[in-house]
Amino acid sequence: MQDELQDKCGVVGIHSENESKDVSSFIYYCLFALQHRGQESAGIATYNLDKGLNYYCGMGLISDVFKDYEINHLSGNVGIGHVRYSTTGQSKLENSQPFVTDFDNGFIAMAHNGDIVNSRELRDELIEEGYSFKSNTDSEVICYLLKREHHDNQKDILESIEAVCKQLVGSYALTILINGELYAVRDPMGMKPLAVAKRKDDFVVASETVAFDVINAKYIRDIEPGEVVYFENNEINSYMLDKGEEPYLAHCMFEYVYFARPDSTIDGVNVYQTRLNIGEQLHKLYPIDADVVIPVPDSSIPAAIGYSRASGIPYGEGLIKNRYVGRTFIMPTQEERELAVRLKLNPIKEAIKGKRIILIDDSIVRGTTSQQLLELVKEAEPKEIHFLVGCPPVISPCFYGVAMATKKELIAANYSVEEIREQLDVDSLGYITLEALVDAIGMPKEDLCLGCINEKYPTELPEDIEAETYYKP
Ligand SMILES: O=P(O)(O)OC[C@H]1O[C@H](OP(=O)(O)OP(=O)(O)O)[C@H](O)[C@@H]1O
Ligand SMILES: NC(=O)CC[C@H](N)C(=O)O
Ligand code: SF4
Ligand SMILES: [Mg+2]
Repeated sequence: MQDELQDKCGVVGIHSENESKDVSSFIYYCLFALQHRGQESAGIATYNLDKGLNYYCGMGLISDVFKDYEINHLSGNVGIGHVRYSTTGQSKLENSQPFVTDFDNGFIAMAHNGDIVNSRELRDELIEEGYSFKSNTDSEVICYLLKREHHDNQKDILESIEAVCKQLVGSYALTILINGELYAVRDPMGMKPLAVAKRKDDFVVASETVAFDVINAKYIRDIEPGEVVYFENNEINSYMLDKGEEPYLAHCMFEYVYFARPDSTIDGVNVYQTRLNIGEQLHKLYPIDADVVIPVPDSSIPAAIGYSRASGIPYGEGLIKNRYVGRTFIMPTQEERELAVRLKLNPIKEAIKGKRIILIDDSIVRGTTSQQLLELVKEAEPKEIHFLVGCPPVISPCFYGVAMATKKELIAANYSVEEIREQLDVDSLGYITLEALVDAIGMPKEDLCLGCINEKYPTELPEDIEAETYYKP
């Protein structure tokens, strides 16, 4: 197990009623649209009546892993896909997904977005019972739990899924392929997004609605928290998991702040609109007199537009992003993240020199981006820098889990806002408040997970996860 937990992958599943159709290229395009959710490895598994399981996985971007040859060899009318950003288990081929193993005289393939916080104890239990693990991911644990319920405890697939979900603590959006049948499962708190769409004879399940747009599939609905969806007779079939006595929701606020693409809509809330609202809220909180509002591209562009519209201060591009560099936040090592910021962002000196700028970023997590970035911006000699942030101070790790690292590494867990302002050496620094963020998202506060900003986590956390992995002051 690695020291840090990280997370957020993209999952896809396609079921075509047309048995002679191959869905692999459609899965590929959907994964392409979800590349922002994971850049470390990618994989696709499909099922074909004659050939059974077809499967291919590799390290890197979807375009590096799959060429025509691989796609053409993945035949079948049902399949799943995954782009990975490692959370539990290192970034290596053995841990890439979909995870595949034998099941019920056939196979099971699973793509998982999320983090199972009690996976270590479940894994130990399974090892004691004789299961041997190929990877060290939490996703493999889910596969073997399903096997145990189905084989050993003689439950049917839906009952097995239900029994497994009862044992899982954490977050999971799953697409599962079992001997040619596609199941999609969303955890009972709805932490991770998952939605379903239709395209001609095909049902499509994906982490974000942008994946539907790219193949021209029509969004039908979000999969409900605690729902299993499967496809028979050209229909969406639904099975609601027993959620216990007091079900509650915990949609991850960070999807809206940073993670999801702005052109996605999650649980009825459009991400772009939320980010515009964040900009507007920042203006309410910090009505600064300045010459230009500049975003840190890409994810804070809508917030900067929102601030500019609310204030009347012109929006301007002051930083150019090299589009061939991926997301720095989700790169696996600190060294890579630091180098990548300079490689990725470059100031337009003429747009900044002598100006009073409001610089907006969606979040400060470790502080890597802001520290490197402000050095760059200062080289362009602005008159004043006012730095505004669209996420409240991140003071505690995510266990569900966005790769927020340990408490030691979270800048706001260790320094006050004034100390961070001094370190960044800016004229002012303002974070959005929790209340203003909740307003911007527009959902009831009780329906959101805000754990990393208020330390109120929606689940119990096993003792060892905190003691071993996370620093507690
Ligand atoms: O404080 P840090 O640990 O550096 O993390 C915060 C930064 O990481 C993200 O950007 P990223 O470069 O990942 O992606 P983006 O291009 O989509 O904004 C986010 O938008 C912040 O800029
Ligand atoms: N980012 C994710 O959701 C990753 C899923 C899983 N926990 C893994 O590490 O492979
Ligand atoms: S702790 Fe933060 S990043 Fe993690 S699921 Fe909750 S809101 Fe999202
Ligand atoms: Mg950024």
